[in-house]
Amino acid sequence: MEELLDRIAEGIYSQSYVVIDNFVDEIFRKALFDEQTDLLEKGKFRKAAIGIGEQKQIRPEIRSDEVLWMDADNLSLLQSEYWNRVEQIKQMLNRRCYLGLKSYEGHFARYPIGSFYKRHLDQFHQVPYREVTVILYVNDTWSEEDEGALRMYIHQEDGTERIEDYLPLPGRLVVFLSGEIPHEVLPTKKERNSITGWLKTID
Ligand SMILES: O=C(O)CCC(=O)C(=O)O
Ligand SMILES: [Fe+2]
Repeated sequence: MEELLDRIAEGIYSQSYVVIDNFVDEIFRKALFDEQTDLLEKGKFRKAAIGIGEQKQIRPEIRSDEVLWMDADNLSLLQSEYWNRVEQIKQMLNRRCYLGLKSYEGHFARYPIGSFYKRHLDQFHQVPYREVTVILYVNDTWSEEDEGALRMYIHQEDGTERIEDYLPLPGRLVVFLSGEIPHEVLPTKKERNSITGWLKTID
């Protein structure tokens, strides 16, 4: 784990994003996937919105996933184990990158077949406190033909953008600075399951 945490800090420090394969082992990933599937079957997921508060809107032409927010006061055993790991990432980023991260919020996300999330930034005027995005993919399998990649737009020194596509491979973790990396989820051909969250500079 220490070695993985070092790689996360190094990636964030040097290029504002990092992709870590096998961040969780198969047993843990599978347990998260099963829990997510169970919550889905119980009808607990809701269509994801964009914006917050008064500005909150369901805009299926922008994003068409469904989410279930985790409740910090009511975490399952498994969820709190995942939170612990995110807590370790937080501490490492504070120690090595001085980001002043204080808390975490996160949700399970499910992208039904054909769904997507158009290009956006996770940090914007309504949520300036979202500093670091942390995504874990929990599907059992994923292949090229399933599509549904996370596309990140990386700003280059010459003013252009470089595209980086990452498939939601089982156990893969993606971490990036929420205010620096525009990104999108390309349309998926298979149901796509993940846990997405944000490390915040407020409590
Ligand atoms: O699932 C992903 O790869 C990205 C999700 C995302 O961009 C978001 O929920 O803000
Ligand atoms: Fe996002």
